[in-house]
Amino acid sequence: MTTIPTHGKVAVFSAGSWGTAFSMVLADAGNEVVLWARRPEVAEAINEQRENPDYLPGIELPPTVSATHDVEKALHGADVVVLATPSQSLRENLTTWAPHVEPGAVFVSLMKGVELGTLDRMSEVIGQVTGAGPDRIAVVSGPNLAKEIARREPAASVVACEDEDVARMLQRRCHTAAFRPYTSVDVLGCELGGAYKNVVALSVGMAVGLGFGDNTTASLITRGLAETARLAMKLGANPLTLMGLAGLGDLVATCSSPLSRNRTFGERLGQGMSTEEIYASTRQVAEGAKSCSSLLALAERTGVDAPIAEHVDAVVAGRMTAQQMMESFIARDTKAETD
Ligand SMILES: NC(=O)C1=CN([C@@H]2O[C@H](COP(=O)(O)OP(=O)(O)OC[C@H]3O[C@@H](n4cnc5c(N)ncnc54)[C@H](O)[C@@H]3O)[C@@H](O)[C@H]2O)C=CC1
Ligand SMILES: O=C(CO)COP(=O)(O)O
Repeated sequence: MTTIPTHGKVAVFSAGSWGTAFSMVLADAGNEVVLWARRPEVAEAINEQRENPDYLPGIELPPTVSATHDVEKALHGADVVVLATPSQSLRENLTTWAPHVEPGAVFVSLMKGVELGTLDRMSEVIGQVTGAGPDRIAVVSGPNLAKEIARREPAASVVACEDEDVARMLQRRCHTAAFRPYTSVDVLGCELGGAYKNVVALSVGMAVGLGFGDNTTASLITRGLAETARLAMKLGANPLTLMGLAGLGDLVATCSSPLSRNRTFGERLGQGMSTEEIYASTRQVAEGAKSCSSLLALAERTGVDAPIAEHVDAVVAGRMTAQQMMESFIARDTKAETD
């Protein structure tokens, strides 16, 4: 069994919104945190100004968070390695980081996407690249908008690992006065819940951008949950995971919040901007804009109906407008709610 102590050094890759906010959680829980930044100037700013001016301006970082651009330095002595890059770049990045990871270290994925092409979940990518077994791979997922977590607003989340003892140890490593983690052994359910809610949030954003109200958004959220559960359960997830924090909880937070990058991306599509125009206007990742395609392919491969992923993918790819998407949803063949 993998054993990790209750406190220690954690390496976090990388210093975007969620990597930085989760570093604060880890530091508040008593860990020494080293945050790896892709750009040396971001590491320097964090160490000198005690804040991440690019991603979380105005938020003071705890003294036990330091930053570096040096991979070896970040990983030296770390028994937990937290991964928070955009999903589509994880494989390439981790391939260069893996040789420097301490033997036996546990990986924690904070990412909410599915790899294009392979259709692999992030835990699967981590296992393939590092050779770590399921007892060394965990995910943290829940209604955790980075800015609110960084402001230490109360929130709950799920720490999932197939080895429940490891999930419990990680739970202790990130439990603070404001952040309450629950354990789970359903890694697949948590990951699919996290990735799918981004696609649903894109559709909700489109509805908002088109000027529609709460009936439309509630309908999309509810049918989005049904679609997520249909795929996740067919692949072996526990249905209760989808009703929990990493499913319904995250779906509600992301679809309701103007802080969500995915909802905002959808809103802009609904207002008539093209995907290219939106990409040009922001540096922050909206995972659903890529994962709509991989989740649709996963649903097709699994033989599951996925109309929201299918329509969102069509709008993101420019094959359909947001207005046409809404009309098409309503015009689809009618059926029983539970089918
Ligand atoms: N922001 C949030 O509230 C939450 C985000 N997440 C998930 O966490 C993951 C990371 O998201 P954020 O930190 O929000 O994104 P972000 O856009 O704020 O930051 C992304 C980070 O990755 C780095 N990066 C970008 N492209 C890269 C590349 N090609 N190679 C290596 N590093 C690269 C950036 O420099 C930046 O440090 C995503 O999967 C997201 O869905 C999960 C929960 C909450
Ligand atoms: O995953 C999130 C909240 O749990 C953040 O959502 P966005 O990536 O859409 O901002």
